[in-house]
Amino acid sequence: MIEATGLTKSYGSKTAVYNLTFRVQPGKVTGFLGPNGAGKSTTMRMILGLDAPSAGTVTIGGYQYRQLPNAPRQVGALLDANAKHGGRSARSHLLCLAQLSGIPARRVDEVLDVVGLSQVAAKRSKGFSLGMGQRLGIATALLGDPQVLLFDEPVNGLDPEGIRWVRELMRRLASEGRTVFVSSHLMSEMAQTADHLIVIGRGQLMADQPVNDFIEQNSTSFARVRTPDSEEQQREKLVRVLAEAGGQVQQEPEGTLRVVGLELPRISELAHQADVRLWELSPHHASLEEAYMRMTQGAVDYRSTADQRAGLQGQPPQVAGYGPPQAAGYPPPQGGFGPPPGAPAGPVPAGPPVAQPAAASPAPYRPEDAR
Ligand SMILES: Nc1ncnc2c1ncn2[C@@H]1O[C@H](COP(=O)(O)OP(=O)(O)OP(=O)(O)O)[C@@H](O)[C@H]1O
Repeated sequence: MIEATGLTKSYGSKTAVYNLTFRVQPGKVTGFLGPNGAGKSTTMRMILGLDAPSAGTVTIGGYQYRQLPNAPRQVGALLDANAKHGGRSARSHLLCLAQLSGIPARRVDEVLDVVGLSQVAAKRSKGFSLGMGQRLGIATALLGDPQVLLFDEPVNGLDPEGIRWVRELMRRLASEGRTVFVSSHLMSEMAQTADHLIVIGRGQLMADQPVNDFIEQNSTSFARVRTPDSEEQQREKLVRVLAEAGGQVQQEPEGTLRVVGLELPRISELAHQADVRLWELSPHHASLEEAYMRMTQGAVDYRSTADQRAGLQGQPPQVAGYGPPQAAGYPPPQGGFGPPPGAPAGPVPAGPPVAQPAAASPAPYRPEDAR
């Protein structure tokens, strides 16, 4: 089990991670989600002893990483698939790491097999595609047959077949009773892979709950309503009527209305009473990705803006009675949070616990490449 308590990391005046407390349980895939810059990699680096916390602690099986006896056999990690010695073959790369950690050489061929790189094991890794590099990184993490595994964005650059393979591998590792902690910024991917989710935004905890609970709490239903395109007054009349009846109405960019809080038959009845003709009245579910975006929208560091001159407007106009539904219980953090005044920045120890392999070519990986 991984256990973080009050985990905080500052780089000068920048607080990357603030007061994180969570547990990652064995036997489950735990998804670690957050927008770009949320602090996922920083947290993983602290778990692996690569960065020292400014405050708080994080342990694996009760030990800080650097105190773990024979750490490479207990913890495996894929942090950066680009850190590699490209002149070495996949097999020599893994053999070097195995020798450093006292892992028998036969384990190298086992993991090459698991990740589907046996046929290219003698090739220099600098000729590998992005996907092959990711597979080599995963092989590195598996080398010590560890009980605890951390993967930072493991599906980066993988094609759909590769993504499915990673998903199945994660699930299998968890079913063997291992602790599997996987970061991603894609909700849709995590919804299919993880049992449990830890969501952070701007370094702060926003959700820590089973995936099913997240889905249940965040899958809101809504109705899509369309009135004849040329009859704007009719649409405005309907918006008023629906809002008066307690509906939350949002005008969508394509001219349809998105209505929350009123059943379809009620909307139909209200439209009929107001003498408004409908072209469309259909039921919909907000996707999990939308719920996640809503939850983290106040915690996004890097946001594109609309080009006003090109007429590219970001947000649809809001109309009467509308308020976007909030994700239950997890309001996004406000800007300007910070650590306790005077919190010291800790020293940063050098040297990774497990050397990371890498990828080179941006060409997409195909399974045939490995044959
Ligand atoms: N060594 C560092 N020095 C200064 N700031 C840093 C350092 N490492 C990370 N940061 C900052 O801390 C914040 C969190 O970064 P981190 O890489 O942990 O986020 P992330 O969630 O992994 O993002 P991404 O999904 O883009 O990889 C970012 O604002 C980043 O710029």
